[in-house]
Amino acid sequence: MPHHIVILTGAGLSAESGLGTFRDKGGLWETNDLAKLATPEGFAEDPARVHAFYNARRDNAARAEPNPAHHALHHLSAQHEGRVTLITQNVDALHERAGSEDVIHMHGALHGALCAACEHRYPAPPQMQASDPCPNCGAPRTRPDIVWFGEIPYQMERIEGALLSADLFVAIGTSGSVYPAAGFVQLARAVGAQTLEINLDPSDVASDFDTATYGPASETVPAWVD
Ligand SMILES: CC(C)NC(=O)[C@H](Cc1c[nH]c2ccccc12)NC(=O)[C@H](CCCC/N=C(/NCCC(=O)O)S[C@H]1O[C@H](COP(=O)(O)OP(=O)(O)OC[C@H]2O[C@@H](n3cnc4c(N)ncnc43)[C@H](O)[C@@H]2O)[C@@H](O)[C@H]1O)NC(=O)OCc1ccccc1
Repeated sequence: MPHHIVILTGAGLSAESGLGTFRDKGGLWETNDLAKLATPEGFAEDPARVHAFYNARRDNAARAEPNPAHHALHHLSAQHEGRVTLITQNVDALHERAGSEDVIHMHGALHGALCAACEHRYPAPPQMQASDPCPNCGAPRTRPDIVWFGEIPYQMERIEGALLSADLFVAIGTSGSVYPAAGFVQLARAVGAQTLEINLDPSDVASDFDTATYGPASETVPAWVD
């Protein structure tokens, strides 16, 4: 049993909970303009449009339920107290709703709000408006606490520390198309960790992994954990 397992999850893990992925057929970036909705420039240009996009996703995520893959990963962490680091690119709270604690949300979370003026963070109301005053400084410049393209992901030092001490790195339900997340497998390999990809089909970085399991996460992840 590897001493330290580092797991990275992506939108594919929440697909069977009814939350769309980004790049699959009918995915979010197929039907929405990423540059207008997930960049600081898009927010500066039209904050109301961006809030409408994230308000709808916050509403969907609130009504979604964790699936067997989320529960299996919680089970794995509980079985191996302190030896599993769970990093997610997902902004939903389905890992936590399945019982997982201390999940590293490297791209932020829908249930968080951030003041662009004073950097105060607070729980996001279900429906955010561009005119909402910051509860700390009063400035009407609050945004979803989400990492957009061109912005530095959260907790990168902690993530790099975990990757450099990994014995096994597992990527689940991610296309490997966005950096720095897509480069984590290389970092783990560089320190001699075993690497496993669990996905519906081969990702953009499939060749970087030692082994792979393909199929729906709700089946493959419980099978891998057991
Ligand atoms: C488009 C891409 C080329 N661009 C980037 O990577 C950019 C620029 C860049 C940086 N370095 C580079 C190097 C080369 C090229 C470009 C770059 N990166 C950045 O801007 C990042 C910030 C990127 C974050 C953007 N925010 C997101 N999300 C939050 C928003 C929101 O949610 O609205 S990214 C978003 O897309 C990413 C990919 O999505 P996935 O989760 O993988 O989903 P996807 O739909 O793509 O794939 C789903 C997969 O699941 C599978 N699947 C589907 N159903 C199932 C199923 N049922 N079961 C199992 N698997 C399934 C499918 O087969 C598929 O493979 C995720 O990270 C996700 O969070 N910032 C940064 O680099 O800062 C500097 C830096 C770097 C290092 C250290 C310090 C500073």
